[in-house]
Amino acid sequence: MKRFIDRHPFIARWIDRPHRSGKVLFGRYEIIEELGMGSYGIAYKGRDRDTGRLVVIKQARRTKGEDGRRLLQREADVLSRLRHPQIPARYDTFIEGGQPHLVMDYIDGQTVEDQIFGLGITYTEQAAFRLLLDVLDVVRYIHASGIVHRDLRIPNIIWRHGTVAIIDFGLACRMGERVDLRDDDPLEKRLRREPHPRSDFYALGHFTLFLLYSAYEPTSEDEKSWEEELDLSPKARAMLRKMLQLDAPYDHVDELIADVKQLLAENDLAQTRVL
Ligand SMILES: Nc1ncnc2c1ncn2[C@@H]1O[C@H](COP(=O)(O)OP(=O)(O)OP(=O)(O)O)[C@@H](O)[C@H]1O
Repeated sequence: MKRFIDRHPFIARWIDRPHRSGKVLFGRYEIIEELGMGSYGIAYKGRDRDTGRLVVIKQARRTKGEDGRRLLQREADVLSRLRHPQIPARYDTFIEGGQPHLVMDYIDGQTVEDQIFGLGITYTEQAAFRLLLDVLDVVRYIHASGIVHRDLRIPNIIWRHGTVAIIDFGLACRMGERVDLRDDDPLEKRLRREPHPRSDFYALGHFTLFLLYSAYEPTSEDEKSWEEELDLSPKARAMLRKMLQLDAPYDHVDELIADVKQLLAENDLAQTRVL
């Protein structure tokens, strides 16, 4: 059953006591605005007064107790193992008001979620798989560092100056790490949280379906599967089925990258034939 404060967000917010704009934390980090309250942390856009840099400051939520502090620490640990221009760099951690805070690079851009739902941008099959390839390039680095992200969703992929960046490493873990998953957890949760690259491919299968559905115009009210509704090439359908583990899944990011490249080349060729 949900805890009392989880059922009463106003009370939770009062206990969490988010910082106000203009407050300076740790004698250095000025809060500009709150970006959002996540499941375990509150994220703010801020400015590092020492360097002038824009940063994101994440504060563990008081209402989440030890879990909030543990997850913030986990995100800090994962970020410190990763150094990549398309992943926020970890700058600092500190305690303020008894709560741990994490400071990282502010990725100034637009999430894919904002693009689709806010700006109404649509993706053809080719555009969707091109974006997937860009994301996989960063995922390859994450996996090579022994990390699985486990939360690759449209709000966590940001477009910045024509390249993508991946944020929100709060659920990331080391490959093969013992994780808090039980056999009686729902299948969807087990597929998304497995400490294996497969779980990232599974999430990216859903990510790609989101992109493809952005251009979908329903023709009837009947409930159909994505395979019936979307007009996809046989290769795209076969790849999505492997990502979603409906068929034998991909085991390594390079296998998936090779397939995406082949699909893009085939589609380009088919397009030139038509012209
Ligand atoms: N490094 C970053 N650069 C720019 N914006 C960020 C960054 N990290 C987080 N954000 C933004 O801050 C907001 C809150 O993010 P956060 O990851 O704390 O929680 P969430 O994704 O909303 O929820 P949850 O933690 O439950 O997944 C989101 O709008 C996200 O886009």
